[in-house]
Amino acid sequence: MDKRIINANRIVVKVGTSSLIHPSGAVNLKTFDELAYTLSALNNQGKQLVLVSSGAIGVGLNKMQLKRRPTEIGAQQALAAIGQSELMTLFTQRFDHYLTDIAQVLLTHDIFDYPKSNQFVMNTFNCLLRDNVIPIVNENDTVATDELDHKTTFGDNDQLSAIVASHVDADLLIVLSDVDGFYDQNPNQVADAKLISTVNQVDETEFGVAGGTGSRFGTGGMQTKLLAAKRMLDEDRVMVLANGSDPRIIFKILAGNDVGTIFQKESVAHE
Ligand SMILES: Nc1ncnc2c1ncn2[C@@H]1O[C@H](COP(=O)(O)OP(=O)(O)O)[C@@H](O)[C@H]1O
Ligand SMILES: N[C@@H](CCC(=O)OP(=O)(O)O)C(=O)O
Repeated sequence: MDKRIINANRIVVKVGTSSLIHPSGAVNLKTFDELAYTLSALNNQGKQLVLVSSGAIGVGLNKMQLKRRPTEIGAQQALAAIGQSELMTLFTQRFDHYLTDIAQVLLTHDIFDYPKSNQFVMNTFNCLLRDNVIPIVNENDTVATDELDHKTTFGDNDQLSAIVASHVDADLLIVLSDVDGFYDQNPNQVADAKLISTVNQVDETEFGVAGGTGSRFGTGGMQTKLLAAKRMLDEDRVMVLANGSDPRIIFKILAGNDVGTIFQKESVAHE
């Protein structure tokens, strides 16, 4: 199998709840640590990184010793508020260990639509990236109610990560989840589902085989990951969807190894 050609200096990495929280509800410390190690190592190599991290509600559930996400929006928002600070504490501890500075950036999906807000957010990203600080982005869940209930087509961190990747002009979006990539059928439902290595376009065929979330704590499932991929393809950018159980897989992705699913236009692949 040929190596993929990936020239990426500015990279957005999105990590889902399913990679950060064990099925039992406990925090997956291994993922936190390996993610901090990998991003710190790349930062030291001179790459510019933005991490979009879910997990506020998952961590909040764990902190409050709840097994299930409450149905009431206000209760979910309260859990997100509890979990977000805990989430950042976990990241701060692990990134400190690798001598890397991080910052919390909470956004709403429409923030880039307002010229002034867009300017402020971009100033923040530019200063942080210039100073080798890794921004850790999440949706501002106490404000963005639509996201939690999935009442709108937008409003999840998969698409937020694609929007961030567009605005910071990232060369590559890496989405880490609890599956090895995009399959021709939902691998959690169909035993012989096949992993697709390369996707050049995302249309009805792909959406037709993209199902919902596989874990109790995740939200978007494959539909929102495909919407993110579609946005990247429309802008001639590249997205890789891969398994986040060991975030050091990012090194393999950047080395051009055939891991996960790469979403890349054929014309871009041959540039
Ligand atoms: N065609 C498909 N290929 C891969 N995964 C799929 C597909 N259709 C549905 N899924 C589901 O999407 C899940 C990943 O989404 P999600 O649970 O929201 O994860 P995350 O928390 O990482 O965002 C997988 O566990 C799987 O069950
Ligand atoms: N903003 C929410 C999660 C939203 C979300 O998209 O979750 P996921 O499907 O796990 O990426 C949180 O931090 O819990």
